[in-house]
Amino acid sequence: MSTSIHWRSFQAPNEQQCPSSGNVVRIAPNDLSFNTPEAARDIYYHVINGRPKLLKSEDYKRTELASMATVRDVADHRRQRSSISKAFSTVAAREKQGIIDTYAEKLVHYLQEHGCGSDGLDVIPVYTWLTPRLEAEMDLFDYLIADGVATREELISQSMIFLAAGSGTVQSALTGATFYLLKNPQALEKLQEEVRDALESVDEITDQSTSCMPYLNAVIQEGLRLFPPLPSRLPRVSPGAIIDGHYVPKGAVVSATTYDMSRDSRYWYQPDEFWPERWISSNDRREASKPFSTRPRACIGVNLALLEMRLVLARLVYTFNMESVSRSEKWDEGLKVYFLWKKPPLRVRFTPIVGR
Ligand code: HEM
Repeated sequence: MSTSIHWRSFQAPNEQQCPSSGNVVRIAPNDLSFNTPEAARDIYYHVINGRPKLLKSEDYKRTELASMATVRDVADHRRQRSSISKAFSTVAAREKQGIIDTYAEKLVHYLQEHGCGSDGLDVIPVYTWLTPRLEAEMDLFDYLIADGVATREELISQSMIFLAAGSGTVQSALTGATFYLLKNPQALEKLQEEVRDALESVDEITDQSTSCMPYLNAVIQEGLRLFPPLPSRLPRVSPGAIIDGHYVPKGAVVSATTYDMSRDSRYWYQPDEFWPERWISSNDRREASKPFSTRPRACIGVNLALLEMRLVLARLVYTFNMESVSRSEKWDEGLKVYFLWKKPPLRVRFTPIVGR
């Protein structure tokens, strides 16, 4: 039976509430939740010629903001996405490194002053301070204006969606990675070893140097697997389509929730354990973790998000010894989901390493 997550709680629905047929659970009269990578491909990857397209559901209309993330029409989405895609290429993300460095440095100064007391500090407001600044400084307007087709309203709503889509998600990803590292001191030690052995000084923390750190990248992937920043369902409407071998009639709402697949023992060895090594060498089915979803509506900010995470985590690990304080190891027991995570405080002590 699938463990499709419910709004507002971590409880798996029981068989009576949600009749299941193995890989699919009916979570509302007209709403099916799948939990296989095959279903995720059939639902989200609709770029193969001749396959019917599954559009975003009416749920996306609830927001006032008509933007690239909420638009349902395929041609309109393609037009909006192509006008901004250059701003999110790997090369463009790399150009943002200076901005990320500036704010990461400010973050470190703050933690040096306020993070080393016996109670440490709650990292959530700190990461909440950081991430909107990273997104707000990006010159996305320049790309949209240069393209010349965006209306004034579109410019405003696109900018707001980039801020909203980028900041809360990266904040959650950093919080999740911090929590799992503290809960797993061996993994933290291994990461410290990798980062500190590779670098002579903080100035060497770059896109290039951190891309070549396998354990850092594995920690990020493993954090995103266990704590995907968008854990809820991403609903689509069936046009009358076969999904993982099941015919789903026209009009039914379908989704494949990454949280369910990321915790499924059919795809992962000890799925609830934080084990970054699985991303370096293992028999796990890694395509069962899709924190950024799948083309054509996959996250446009993936390169930028991963760069931000690498630069910030490497700097924290290089500069500080980190310890969990005041029962933070049970932090995940207080989590709730309202589309995004509602997170309890996560207190961490940051002890600066002399000379860094
Ligand atoms: C760890 C960080 C992030 C995660 C896990 C994440 C995850 C996702 C996911 C799962 C989607 C698909 C949503 C859906 O189907 O409704 C998405 C879409 C999107 N994301 Fe992200 N995101 C992250 C960071 C960012 C950043 C940094 C930006 C921009 C600054 C961004 C901008 C967007 C936009 C504009 C879309 C809509 C794309 C489209 O429909 O074509 N995201 N993201």
